[in-house]
Amino acid sequence: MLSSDFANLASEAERMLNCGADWLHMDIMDGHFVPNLTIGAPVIESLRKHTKAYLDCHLMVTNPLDYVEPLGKAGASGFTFHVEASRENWRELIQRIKSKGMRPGVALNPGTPIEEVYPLVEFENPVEMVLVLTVEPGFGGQKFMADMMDKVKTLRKKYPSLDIEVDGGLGPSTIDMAASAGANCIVAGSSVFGAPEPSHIISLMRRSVEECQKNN
Ligand SMILES: O=C(CO)[C@H](O)[C@H](O)COP(=O)(O)O
Repeated sequence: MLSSDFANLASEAERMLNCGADWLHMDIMDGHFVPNLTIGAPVIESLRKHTKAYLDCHLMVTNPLDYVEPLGKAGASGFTFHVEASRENWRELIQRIKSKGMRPGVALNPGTPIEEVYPLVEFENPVEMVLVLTVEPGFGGQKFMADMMDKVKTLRKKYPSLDIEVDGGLGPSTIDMAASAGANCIVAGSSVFGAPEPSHIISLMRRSVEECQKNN
């Protein structure tokens, strides 16, 4: 939704769901962890009044723990925090996210080694999704970093049933790389919002993921 018209968020959300999107990906940026400032719990709460859709919240914030309670109350569905922002408290974070009825995920920046997320996936109370950033976080419309696909391949090999989300620069020219590496949750902003027929882009990307899943 980062590429949507924020002044018309509810209708933009409805438009994307009507075009075939499964989830609404909500980029929460604090202007500190990343050099951009977007939305927070009040906007999630407002949007929740207009949709029952899965709100996949990606927290690009320095103190994710501070957001658990407000986002849980606001009606967030998924809560994906950054491994770089939770080195001291990820166990508590996961527990608190689940206690508020949200699904925990962990994200990692392009420069962070994939090994850093293994303990969170293998923990007795694990995260349920890993988000591999394929751009530097902060802004939509950047170029897909194909070299991040090694991380996706490694994760898919190690955890066959894990949800692996890719985020940044996904569209018709990059989806096959992500899908064949093993990604099954695709975040796409500018390629979808910038298309004359967003539904075509969404179904093309869905087909690519389904084909790769069938062949593996
Ligand atoms: O998390 C993000 C940036 O931090 C965005 O979700 C991501 O970049 C998607 O936008 P686009 O598809 O335009 O690259």
